[in-house]
Amino acid sequence: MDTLVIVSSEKVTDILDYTILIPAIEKSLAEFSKRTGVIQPVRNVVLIPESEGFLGCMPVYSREDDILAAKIVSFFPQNKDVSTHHAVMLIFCAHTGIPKALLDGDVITAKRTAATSAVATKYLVNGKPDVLALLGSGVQARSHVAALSELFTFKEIRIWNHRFDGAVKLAEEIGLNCASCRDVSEAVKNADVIVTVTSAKNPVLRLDWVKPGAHINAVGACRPDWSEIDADLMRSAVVYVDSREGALKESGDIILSQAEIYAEIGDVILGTREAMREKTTVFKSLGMAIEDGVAAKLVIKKLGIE
Ligand SMILES: NC(=O)C1=CN([C@@H]2O[C@H](COP(=O)(O)OP(=O)(O)OC[C@H]3O[C@@H](n4cnc5c(N)ncnc54)[C@H](O)[C@@H]3O)[C@@H](O)[C@H]2O)C=CC1
Ligand SMILES: O=C([O-])C1=[NH+]CCC1
Repeated sequence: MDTLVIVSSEKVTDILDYTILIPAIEKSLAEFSKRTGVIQPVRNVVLIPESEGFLGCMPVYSREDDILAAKIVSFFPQNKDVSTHHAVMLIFCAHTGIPKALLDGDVITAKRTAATSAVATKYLVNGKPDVLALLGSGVQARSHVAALSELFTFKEIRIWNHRFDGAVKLAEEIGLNCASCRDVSEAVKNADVIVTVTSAKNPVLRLDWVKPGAHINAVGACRPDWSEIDADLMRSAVVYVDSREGALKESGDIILSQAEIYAEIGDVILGTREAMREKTTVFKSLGMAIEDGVAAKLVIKKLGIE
């Protein structure tokens, strides 16, 4: 085996700037929905009953981008003093199958997920958004503020968390235009963009609280029996997903509510499905290996690993 280069989280953080990541993710979402050059089976998951967590294996091949990669990600929702998600990424030569690099996957997961939501918001938000509401105050809440702020200037950011101190801490980190809220209804009132990034298994966001025409990035609840968004809201919104196949297998928000999937976000980018900006829209994100592969490829290219 050639020397396998190991790339630390610090290096990944330095290189993966949203200015390069967001356009790369946008292109990859479109490429995925063409159904011609990307081979990506739905995540294979081993459940760990004791921790209510899982280990997920996410391989991908992209002819267009010359990517052969796999992420392995663990999710231990009960972790308290360490992160709930941990991941490693392996990149192989797409022509010989030789492993080239092993990258820390934590930062990749945080940033590519937020970049994907930023792309979905760019296509689905109704006009210029002033108010952003975040439900959850963990890793993804932080990366979503950063990625969305790359594309939009929010006059107000509101944070709710099921443990109020988490919301207060994040609001202090963000600063001036940011407030912590004790109730979800207060946080999302008149919000133009809502991001749900919790480990909740039952809905935290309800139809009555959401402004008609708002855009929601529903990022948590990645198990078929978990949901973050109430069924009435799912059924009354226009629902977009990253992968139709993934959503039908993994998303409790979709499976339990029996909401209709209108399109993949890649279809909207390709122009084959409409962006219904004036309606209430939900982008249901489960996370795709192609997003990880594209992010990892940006890192190894910059490091000169070919
Ligand atoms: N769609 C995608 O591509 C990805 C989705 N995720 C999902 O996004 C969500 C957030 O991930 P991270 O920020 O990394 O996790 P985290 O552990 O850093 O943050 C989780 C947040 O949820 C809150 N929370 C925990 N239990 C809760 C409950 N029962 N009700 C309401 N809130 C609760 C915590 O206080 C914390 O603010 C998770 O569901 C995770 O699986 C994570 C990575 C990628
Ligand atoms: O795509 C991803 O890496 C994940 N989605 C849900 C948990 C981790």
